[in-house]
Amino acid sequence: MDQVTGAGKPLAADEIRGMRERIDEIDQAIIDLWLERSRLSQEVGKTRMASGGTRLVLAREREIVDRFRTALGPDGTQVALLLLRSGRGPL
Ligand SMILES: C=C(O[C@@H]1C=C(C(=O)O)C=C[C@H]1O)C(=O)O
Repeated sequence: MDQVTGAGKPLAADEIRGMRERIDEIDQAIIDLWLERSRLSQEVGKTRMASGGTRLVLAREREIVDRFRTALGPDGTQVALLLLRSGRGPL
């Protein structure tokens, strides 16, 4: 048994290592996009409040939660709520 991949045969271990490389790239892309989104969301909030507007726009947040739920199912709701929170901090 390969300790690092958990595979039972060397060929499977090679295959898993290859797939893990792509998984690591995808995770990094998700992290980068998450941080970019969070910064943009904070910027929108600051711009809106500086103009005398509201901190949040709940109708827009609902649209985003619906989009994630439609695409990903119930877990999408949780992802969207975490995304929204990372842009504006806890309520
Ligand atoms: C970024 C905005 O401000 C807030 C943050 C949102 C977000 O992170 O997507 C959505 C709605 C607002 O509550 C916006 O209005 O677009």
